[in-house]
Amino acid sequence: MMSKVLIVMGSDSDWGKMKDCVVTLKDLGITPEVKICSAHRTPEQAAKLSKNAKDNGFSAIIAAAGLAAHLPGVMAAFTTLPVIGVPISAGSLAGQDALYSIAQMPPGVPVATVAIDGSKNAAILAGQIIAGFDNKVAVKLTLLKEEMQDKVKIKQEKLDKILEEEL
Ligand SMILES: Nc1c(C(=O)O)ncn1[C@@H]1O[C@H](COP(=O)(O)O)[C@@H](O)[C@H]1O
Repeated sequence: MMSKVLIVMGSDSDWGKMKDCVVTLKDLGITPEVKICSAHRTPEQAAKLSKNAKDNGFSAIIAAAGLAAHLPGVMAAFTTLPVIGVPISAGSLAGQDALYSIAQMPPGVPVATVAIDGSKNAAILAGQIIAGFDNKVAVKLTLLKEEMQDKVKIKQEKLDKILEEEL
């Protein structure tokens, strides 16, 4: 059976920034389940999703929100699963409000925070957590790293050519 990750986002307006997360999880062979859910607007649903996540077979939770982003912290309050927070750029502070709200958790309730709109890294980090017990995911992550190295190698070769021929 494939490992599963629960993705919650505060609003459907966050979806454009979260699509890459879903694509990356699927590329890693992880099943994503996506729910719109808010600590402010649907607090009971947020608590329920988090409390039940482990029993429902999820290995990690990715929580994305913009503005005063309390959702990741509230999800972390109700579970022992690792919670990864994605600050979304929304509103006049362009995601800095969400970044601080997500990263500055009090001792005892950590949320692993990625960059503003860094939803791809949230997926890779969830993959790295899962790779500890799911070897299929570990293999895919190794391939991902090799692909990155190959891409940089090609860029270096192009640059070397320019340096040699044009300068
Ligand atoms: N930060 C939160 C929470 C929460 O933390 O519970 N719920 C919604 N939101 C955020 O409000 C922004 C605007 O939402 P709307 O576009 O629905 O007005 C979104 O970025 C959402 O994540």
